[in-house]
Amino acid sequence: MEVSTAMWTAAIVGAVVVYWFVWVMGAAEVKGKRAVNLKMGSITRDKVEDKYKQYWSFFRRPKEDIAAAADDDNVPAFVDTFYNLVTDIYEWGWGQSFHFSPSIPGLSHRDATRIHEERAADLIAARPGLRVLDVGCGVGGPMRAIAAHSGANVVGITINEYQVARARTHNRKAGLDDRCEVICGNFLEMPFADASFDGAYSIEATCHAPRLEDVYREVFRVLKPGAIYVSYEWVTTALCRADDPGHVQTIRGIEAGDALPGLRAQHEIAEVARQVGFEVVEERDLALPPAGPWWTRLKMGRIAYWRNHLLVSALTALRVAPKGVVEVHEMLYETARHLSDGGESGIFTPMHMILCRKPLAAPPPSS
Ligand SMILES: C=C(CC[C@@H](C)[C@H]1CC[C@H]2C3=CC[C@H]4[C@H](C)[C@@H](O)CC[C@]4(C)[C@H]3CC[C@]12C)C(C)C
Ligand SMILES: C[S@@+](CC[C@H](N)C(=O)[O-])C[C@H]1O[C@@H](n2cnc3c(N)ncnc32)[C@H](O)[C@@H]1O
Repeated sequence: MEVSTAMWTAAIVGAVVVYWFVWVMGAAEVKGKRAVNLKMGSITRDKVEDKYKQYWSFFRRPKEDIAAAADDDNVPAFVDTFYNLVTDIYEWGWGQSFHFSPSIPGLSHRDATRIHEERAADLIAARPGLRVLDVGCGVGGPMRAIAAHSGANVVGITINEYQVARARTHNRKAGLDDRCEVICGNFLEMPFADASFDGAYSIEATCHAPRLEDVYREVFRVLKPGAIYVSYEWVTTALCRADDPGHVQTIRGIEAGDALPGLRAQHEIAEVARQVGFEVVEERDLALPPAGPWWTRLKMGRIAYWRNHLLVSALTALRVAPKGVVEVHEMLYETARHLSDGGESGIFTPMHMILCRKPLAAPPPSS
């Protein structure tokens, strides 16, 4: 073979490999966000590294320190920073629904995710003509599934402006923008009138609230009497022991890498719901058998993580992705390890389901 032919062949093979690596393998899930489009939400490129450092020094502290430093009020701002940092990586590596679901033999992750979301819609009896609230809606994966499945109108609220833009774009593309609305705001002080919703749900979002009662009280306020609320809560289970250093490390790892001011214990949830005035209709950990393990998806394999790590490193070196993305990606990798340890050991569940009703004649909530 002539030298020039060999060089051309090498160049073409190289181009195909790069294309395959970035465009095909780079899309770890089928979701329309590619590695070459990784931004960091509304943070400007030059600030990503600093914002990551600020985030990490805030949430790395034990929850007692966050509360003792009276930093609780800053939590929503740091949660907003967190979602600026991770939203694109989540979409790229996970899809448009930022939550877990029980695995179902023979079904894809996408289908298992949809079924978990539709279950929430069925539990609150969402149907055409009703106005339903999505508390902490992310980029709207659940909102679109629920609107399509139930025919209801869904209003989502998220603290993160970048997610609002992403969610609106996805809603338009899915042809659901006439029934799915997205508002930027704090779910601890929602910009909605009293008794203005026929139902509400939250999927793996209220764990970001420093005090669960603050968000439940707001949901209670905006629901009509008789309306139903379902929440999938992140909690520690009865198996979690404060005197086991391994457990403590896993839970701290989950909190720090997921912008959580402090995980609550499973047994605390219903008490909080009752305290703000709800009747608790049902409570169940959806992760318990016969449900298939939710954490197996996280164990998608070291090869996939390494491929993603190489990709973000290469894109940062080429200045396609902003500096700081590699650190954020590493943090998520570590977080995934803690989450799957928590799932496998049974000390943590991300799907403790609580189903509540606002009584028809609401007694005044205790403060
Ligand atoms: C409910 C919350 C988010 C839950 C999950 C959607 C995310 C928790 C950890 C995330 C991930 C970890 C590892 C990433 C991996 C290193 C990367 O290559 C591709 C994306 C990940 C798989 C990423 C995807 C989303 C998570 C599973 C919290 C925040 C309350
Ligand atoms: C893990 S994501 C889940 C998103 C969505 N429920 C889903 O399953 O795809 C958590 C969501 O809660 C939102 N959130 C956290 N704290 C919030 C707050 N104080 N006010 C409004 N939204 C908040 C985040 O912005 C994010 O959209």
